[in-house]
Amino acid sequence: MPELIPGPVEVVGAGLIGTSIALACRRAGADVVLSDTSPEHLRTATGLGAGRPRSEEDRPALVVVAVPPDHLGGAISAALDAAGEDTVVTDVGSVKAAPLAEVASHPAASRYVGSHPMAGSERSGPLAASADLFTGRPWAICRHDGAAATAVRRVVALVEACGAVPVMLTPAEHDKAVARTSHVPHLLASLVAGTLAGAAPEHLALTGQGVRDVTRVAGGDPALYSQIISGNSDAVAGLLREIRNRLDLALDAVAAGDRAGLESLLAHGLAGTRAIPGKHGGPVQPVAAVHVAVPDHPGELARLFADVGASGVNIEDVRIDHDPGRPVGLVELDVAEGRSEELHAALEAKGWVTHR
Ligand SMILES: NC(=O)C1=CN([C@@H]2O[C@H](COP(=O)(O)OP(=O)(O)OC[C@H]3O[C@@H](n4cnc5c(N)ncnc54)[C@H](O)[C@@H]3O)[C@@H](O)[C@H]2O)C=CC1
Ligand SMILES: O=C(O)C(=O)Cc1ccc(O)cc1
Repeated sequence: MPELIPGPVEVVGAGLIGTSIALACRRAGADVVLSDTSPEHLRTATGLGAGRPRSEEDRPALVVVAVPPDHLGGAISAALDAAGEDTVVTDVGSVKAAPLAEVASHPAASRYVGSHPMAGSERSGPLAASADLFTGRPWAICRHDGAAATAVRRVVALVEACGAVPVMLTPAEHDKAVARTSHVPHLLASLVAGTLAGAAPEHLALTGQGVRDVTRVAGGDPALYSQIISGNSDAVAGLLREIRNRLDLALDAVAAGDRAGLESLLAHGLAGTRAIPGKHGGPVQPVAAVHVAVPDHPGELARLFADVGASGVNIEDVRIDHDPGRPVGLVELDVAEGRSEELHAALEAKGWVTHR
């Protein structure tokens, strides 16, 4: 563990994020202690090797609060109350201004620095945790004006111990950013997914990868996301108003058969997809898709990946779709644009059926 964390790390809330942080800190060599209002989650996280239950005698150097958003302010205050003079407290909640407002007047607020790892999943609880969850991912650190420099350095050390990349932002900037990159996309994914609930099975039989891509995050826990979105209501409402205006334009364009209007809305969306940073935060690399039919048998995917590896072409991304009528998967491999023909040829030579 980095010297900047001179003692045990306590994780309050041993769910998906808390247990993942605990596992990553254990792997980095830290002594980790855990607390949770759910005895079952505490038992599970301990059983996974994430740490030991916190005892009265423990004096953590760093407390990481990883509880649901509505409970962040109370849990951060309780950690500051219980903390020794040298203890630093951070939280990993998805919104940053609201918990800060709750603890800003605490006498020990200089030892609190909020943070937010930009990694997670649709699943909750310790069984979904992984020590690798944060590897290479951005992790916002949101210092407030009164935060001590030593406290900020200790939170940076936590982020680095978890293999993530620290990104410094004010709490207000952070909340505006995540409204755009996380909270509004989640809400819109849920609205689209809602149109599928109760739809006719013969319509749902035509489900392809596109609708899966657009709706994936809507599989998250509604109780958690309702807390997250209402904790960032100003920034989310502002963006929703912008989208409502575009939705009105889209409705008018569709109803009037206004091709040019529709094309302009779709072009604006295309520009948005190009604004998303590429892998590892770099510019987006142009990719081409190579589609491969893969029999639905054990070991076939491993064989395909081994053949791609032997061809020397790097896989930038991968998606798997299923043929509804046959026991065959359709694997879409994204590779650098200039290498797709080479991969087609290499795979066909090994007997794979590929499509352009
Ligand atoms: N789920 C995700 O993908 C991400 C979530 N976050 C944030 O991390 C925090 C935790 O989220 P998850 O790990 O997904 O939730 P989770 O539901 O998996 O875990 C939350 C844990 O906190 C415990 N808990 C609840 N109230 C408590 C209290 N007062 N004291 C101690 N323990 C308490 C629960 O028993 C549970 O084990 C949330 O604030 C969320 O906004 C941040 C990044 C990603
Ligand atoms: O599942 C995904 O793609 C995510 O983006 C996960 C996520 C969920 C909530 C957060 O506050 C941060 C990250």
